[in-house]
Amino acid sequence: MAAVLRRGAKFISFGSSQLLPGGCKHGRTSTLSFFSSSNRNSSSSSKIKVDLDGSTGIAVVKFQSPPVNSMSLDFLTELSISLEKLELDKSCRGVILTSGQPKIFSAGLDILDMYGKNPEHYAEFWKSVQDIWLKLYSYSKITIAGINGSCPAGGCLMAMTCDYRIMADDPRYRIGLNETQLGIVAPFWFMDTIVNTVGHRTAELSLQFGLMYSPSDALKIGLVDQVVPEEKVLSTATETMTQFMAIPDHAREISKSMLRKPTVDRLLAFRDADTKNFVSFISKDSIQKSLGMYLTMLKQRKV
Ligand SMILES: CC/C=C\CCC/C=C/C(=O)SCCNC(=O)CCNC(=O)[C@H](O)C(C)(C)COP(=O)(O)OP(=O)(O)OC[C@H]1O[C@@H](n2cnc3c(N)ncnc32)[C@H](O)[C@@H]1OP(=O)(O)O
Repeated sequence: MAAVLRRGAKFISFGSSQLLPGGCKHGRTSTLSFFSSSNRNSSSSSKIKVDLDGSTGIAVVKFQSPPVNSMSLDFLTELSISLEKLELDKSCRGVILTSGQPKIFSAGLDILDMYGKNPEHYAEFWKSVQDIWLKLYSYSKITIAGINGSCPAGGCLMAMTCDYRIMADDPRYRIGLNETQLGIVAPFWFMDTIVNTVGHRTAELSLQFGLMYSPSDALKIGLVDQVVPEEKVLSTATETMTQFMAIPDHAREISKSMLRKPTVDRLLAFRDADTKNFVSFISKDSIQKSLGMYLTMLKQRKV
């Protein structure tokens, strides 16, 4: 598989296809609150920063894992803990996921966790990927993705688990499930998630070609719900959150759960088989070779 790069346009290609044009170089308080009792509460682990405004009930969860917020085992573990705490916190009604890194929402799964490791590591990593998807796809609180940068593969999956997606209008940013372009296959629950988001036909084309969409194209197919100037991503997310919050929580929550439960149940039913499948697939020499080449290409594409 030949890796080709056109640095100027930031196109990365594998074989003859475009992979990903990136855009850069890189209120109420509760006794259950895990934050302090003041109205604005912050907590920060090394890769995830949480700001909960007790007066609005809105938490901003910011990814701060330089350079590209790749979803490593550590990142996923810290995110999972933060989400779990917020879900238990009665003063929180909604969560905005966004990035603290310039021009990148998340580069997707950390390829270093899928390359050159042993089967036990792959299994542990994959369970943590499943865990974050299960948690977010069945999250009882309102979730909004403030997509302020490129968002390939696992990054796109994470955004799609949210109830609403707002993307910055920078034409250099891209979003999509590009797995086939890396020579890998998105698992069935990635596929279910995109089908539920954009519909079957669009998902077929999107997945087979590994398409990465500009913000305006993503809006056209319904992969994102709104495109706004970058500086307005967070304020628009907050306004949208207020609209969601006007709906009684229990009715909204039950509706969300009824719509998503069959998809969640499918992964739960096949979780072990899915893990075994991932471990066996990723351990193959041919796949390791492809990932190794892809990593080398990413590293070489420095100015
Ligand atoms: C049976 C099922 C089997 C398998 C299913 C697996 C499903 C997989 C899902 C995934 O999410 S795979 C990951 C897909 N992600 C990508 O393809 C994105 C690759 N990255 C890029 O295109 C770009 O890095 C960018 C996100 C557009 C950012 O560009 P920028 O120019 O800003 O940064 P740069 O390319 O210089 O990267 C900086 C630094 O980060 C490293 N990097 C980038 N992405 C990843 C990643 N996903 N994992 C690990 N590391 C990553 C890159 O190598 C550079 O490292 P360096 O500084 O050491 O050189």
